[in-house]
Amino acid sequence: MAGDGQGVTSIILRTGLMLPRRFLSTTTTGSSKITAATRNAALRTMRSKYLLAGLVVWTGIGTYYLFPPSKNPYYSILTGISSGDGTPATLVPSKWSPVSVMASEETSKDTRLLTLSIPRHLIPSSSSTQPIWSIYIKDDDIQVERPYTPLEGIDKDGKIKLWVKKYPKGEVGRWLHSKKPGECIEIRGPLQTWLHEDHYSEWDEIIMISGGTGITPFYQLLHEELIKPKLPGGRNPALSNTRFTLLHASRSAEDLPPSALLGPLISIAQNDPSRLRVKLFVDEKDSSTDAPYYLNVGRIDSKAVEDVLEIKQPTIWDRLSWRNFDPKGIAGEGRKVLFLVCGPDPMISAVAGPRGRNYSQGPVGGILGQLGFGSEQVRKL
Ligand SMILES: Cc1cc2nc3c(=O)[nH]c(=O)nc-3n(C[C@H](O)[C@H](O)[C@H](O)COP(=O)(O)OP(=O)(O)OC[C@H]3O[C@@H](n4cnc5c(N)ncnc54)[C@H](O)[C@@H]3O)c2cc1C
Repeated sequence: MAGDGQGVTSIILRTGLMLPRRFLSTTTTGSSKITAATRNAALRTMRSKYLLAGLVVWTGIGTYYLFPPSKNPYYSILTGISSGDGTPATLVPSKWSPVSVMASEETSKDTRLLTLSIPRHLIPSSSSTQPIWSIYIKDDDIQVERPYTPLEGIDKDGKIKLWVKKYPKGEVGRWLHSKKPGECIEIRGPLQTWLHEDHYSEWDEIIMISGGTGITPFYQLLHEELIKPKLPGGRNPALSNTRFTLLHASRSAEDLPPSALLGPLISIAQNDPSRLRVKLFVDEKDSSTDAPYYLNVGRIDSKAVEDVLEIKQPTIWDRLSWRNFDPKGIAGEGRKVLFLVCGPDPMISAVAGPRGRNYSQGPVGGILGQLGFGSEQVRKL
């Protein structure tokens, strides 16, 4: 018995299980004695503790397999990553995230409207997608990336729309045009194209001059400010009173942005010219197509800019009595005017002077330079 008792005691010591003091009796001889009753009670307790420990271990293993970290709704909140493989919790500029192509619609011989779908858990916060922002898309075949502009931001379901042009020898544009619905591509972002310190509400007038797919950043801004508030469930009307003017040029009527983009802009311009003016230019008018009446034929020149600035041309009388003549138009009425220019490099050079080294702004030249506008009022996107 004593041996048994010692055996139990040694098991208790080896396993580290602690028995309550009442299970250990002491005798008058001073040596430890364990009665049959107390030994049975100790064994029962030990068995139930083993059972409990086993239950805890198996529950843990079961939980891991049923709810792995990537499926645990709190995992990304706790760790900042969405799964055990280190995928970021939301879309971030520093990592590539997989998205799927939902639709690809031809809008002209070298442009397409693409719809991408971002998994819901990757949708970034609205504070990181203030206009104007872009994403990088990676051509997986040759590992080259290019920036593109989500036209309407990201909707609540994670949809992104892009208007993408392919160039005959261009890389990423051609690759994107070849992508079919259901295929997967990789993107990273959001990246700020136009910095927040220039927030548009601080300007009375913003005049946007674009060529080709250079309209995409301006469409994003106009969508956020003028179109989105009017959509069902849209936020309250715009906080700013900024008036926007869009001067857009395409090579021909066929190359103009699709009606999905131009339609809403023209409708707002017609209904509320105090918020938006739109002027479209084509190099030449194709007589075979039904070109809209508001199309101007020719390049965006200094006359076109002077017109929207409402700069007065001096009359003969003004010239004779030049002291009375104030040519400055809206810019001379104490209104803050900002120019944003986006398009092919030759167009940026003609309108605002060439960019500087390494995509820096460079000094303002071209039409805007001749009209006397400086770098504080001109941004080349
Ligand atoms: C912030 C930002 C947002 C943008 N958003 C959009 C957008 O929404 N939609 C859009 O369509 N574009 C957008 N762009 C432009 C886009 O990023 C790409 O620059 C454009 O699509 C061309 O890339 P690519 O790889 O197709 O062509 P690239 O390979 O870069 O080629 C560009 C030009 O070089 C010519 N070229 C290429 N290889 C040769 C060669 N071997 N010999 C001679 N010529 C050659 C091409 O013909 C073409 O004219 C954006 C750019 C920026 C900076």
